Amino acid sequence: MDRRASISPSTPCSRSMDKYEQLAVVGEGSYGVVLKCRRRDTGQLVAIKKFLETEDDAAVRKMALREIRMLKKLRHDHLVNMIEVFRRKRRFYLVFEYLDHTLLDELEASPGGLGEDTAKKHMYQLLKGIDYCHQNSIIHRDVKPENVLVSNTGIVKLCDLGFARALAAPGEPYTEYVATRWYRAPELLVAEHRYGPEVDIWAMGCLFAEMLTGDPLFPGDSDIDQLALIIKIVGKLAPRHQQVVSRLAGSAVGSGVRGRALPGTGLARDLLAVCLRTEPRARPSAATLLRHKYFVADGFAESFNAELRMKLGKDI
Ligand SMILES: Oc1ccc(-c2ccc(-c3cc(Nc4ccc(CNC5CC5)cc4)n[nH]3)cc2)c(O)c1
Repeated sequence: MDRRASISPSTPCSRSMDKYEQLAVVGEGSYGVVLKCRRRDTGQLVAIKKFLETEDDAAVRKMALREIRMLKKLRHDHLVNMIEVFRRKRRFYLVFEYLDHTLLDELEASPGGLGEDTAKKHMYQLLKGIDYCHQNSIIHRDVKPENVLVSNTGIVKLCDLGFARALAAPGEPYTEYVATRWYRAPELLVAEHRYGPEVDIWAMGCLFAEMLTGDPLFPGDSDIDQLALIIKIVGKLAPRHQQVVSRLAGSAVGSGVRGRALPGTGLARDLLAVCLRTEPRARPSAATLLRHKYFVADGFAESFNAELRMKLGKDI
């Protein structure tokens, strides 16, 4: 009988991996690989993150233990939930829910965008997942299409909190990290020591635009190019950020005169614009965005929440 292994390294090695049949590799990172597997006795599909040799590398082991502690705290309908964790042959294995495909798969299959109805439903569910993280003082830090999973019934969940961090204590700077450039907020690009959950709101704005058009909003090929694209499309940076950029790149980055308009119309564009305010303090929280007129008007939130409850099996 497999038991839920505690996260203490002293957990005896179990034979849990034997109960799963490996089907495919669905993701790879610097600390391990994510496998699509089937549970032999029930046929349930799962995703298993297999860490690299944990015992030999103290950094990987520390990272794995921190990730496991965080994942055990987080359970939500719009986060991919961890089912169990076990150790075998000096490695940690994290077993998660399996969903049919990623938002990246959808974008690659729909070059012109997902259509506003799908984009709106995906955005609403993602904001619920991100709001739950932020309410639990967790910043995801790597929101991007590959880290958004979609079930074959249209349920959307955030995954791969491998980069996630607990909110730093007041005054404590964060360690440097490199999330995916195209979704990185201006405060990260200018390496501001203190950043907060607003970096996830920026990334959500980038995702929403990409779901509407099918194209990444800011596909920068360097950090300076990333900043130049942001200034060109959404305008001036916050003065303290602009000073850093002017010092680093002079006039190469542009004056902040708005160029191409944001995609979307009406309330969709308003939601996008507030997520993409260059001043992090001016970006609304996920909780506030969930109450935005775009979702509340014409009863969308009320009817979609009922649909979600039914799909998630919440309606008895
Ligand atoms: O800290 C962590 C570490 C890993 C995860 C994680 C948990 C679950 C998954 C996952 C992936 C998945 N489904 C999936 C299905 C398809 C693909 C790739 N599609 C393209 C066509 C080849 C990628 C993923 N279902 N569940 C992926 C990552 C996590 O959520 C947190």
